[in-house]
Amino acid sequence: MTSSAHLSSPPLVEFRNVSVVRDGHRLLDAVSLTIREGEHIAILGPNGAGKSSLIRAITREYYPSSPGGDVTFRFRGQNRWDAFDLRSHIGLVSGDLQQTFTRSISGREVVLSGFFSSIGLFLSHEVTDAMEQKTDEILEFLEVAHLADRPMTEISSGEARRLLIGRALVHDPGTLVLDEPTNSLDLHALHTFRKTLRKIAQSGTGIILVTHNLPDIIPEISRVVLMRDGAVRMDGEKAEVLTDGAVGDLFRVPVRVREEDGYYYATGY
Ligand SMILES: Nc1ncnc2c1ncn2[C@@H]1O[C@H](COP(=O)(O)OP(=O)(O)OP(=O)(O)O)[C@@H](O)[C@H]1O
Repeated sequence: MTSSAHLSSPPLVEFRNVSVVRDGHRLLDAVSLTIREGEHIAILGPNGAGKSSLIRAITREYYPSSPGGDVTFRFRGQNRWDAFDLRSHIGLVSGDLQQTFTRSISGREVVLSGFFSSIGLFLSHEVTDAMEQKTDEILEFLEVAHLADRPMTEISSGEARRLLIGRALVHDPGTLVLDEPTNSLDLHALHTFRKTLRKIAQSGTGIILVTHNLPDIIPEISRVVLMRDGAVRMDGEKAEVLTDGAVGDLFRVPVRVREEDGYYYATGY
């Protein structure tokens, strides 16, 4: 899709005044947020800010507590969407997902299982030549072909994370959603992960990155949304949002924010 088509098609996500209440807790508080198809955006906030809840609202696991009235809750211009719509437009990678891969599934099966939205393959799954070919292409693109036969239980967190990205890419989603993708990665794994993510962003796939780490925000991401207490506190151009004052207020700690080679770092806390 060309960038002009992106501008004329409805937004990927259009939320206005979306609140989510679960077990008496207000997880999202009148959130208004529009995300265009193919956009690269970071949702930054402290622990408990409501970032994962926002993703769960997008994936329709959570639903607004009082829909209707002045509440807008749309995905690609639709008020209703299902798992099938989601799957073809959004690829999701989260720590929750990684934890479900506890069996000894090979790297290739991890990616292939994306076609069936399953955790590994089962006898009932009919794997076609086209699926095999797509899986080869993805393993190659993500530079993880050497992991194809390695069991998921015997590889590092960073390697597993890249295979899960592969799993999320099988349907060629327009957007990849990553929830805290760098948790538990060491410096080398972080370096490789960033490289992979930049390659995906540059290939035209939109990135919605949820994080509490500033250096996770790859240079391709130009828009940053700050969240705290279930609400959007700031939303704008990265350089205007990632300031000492705004980041300090967000995390309630004095910080100095500096930029280096397109990455942002908070120091002095
Ligand atoms: N099902 C639930 N019922 C009640 N409270 C919940 C539920 N899910 C989350 N919460 C609470 O809602 C708040 C927001 O949680 P959420 O997981 O969305 O935050 P987060 O920004 O993703 O945090 P983190 O960075 O720690 O993962 C937290 O205080 C959490 O304890």
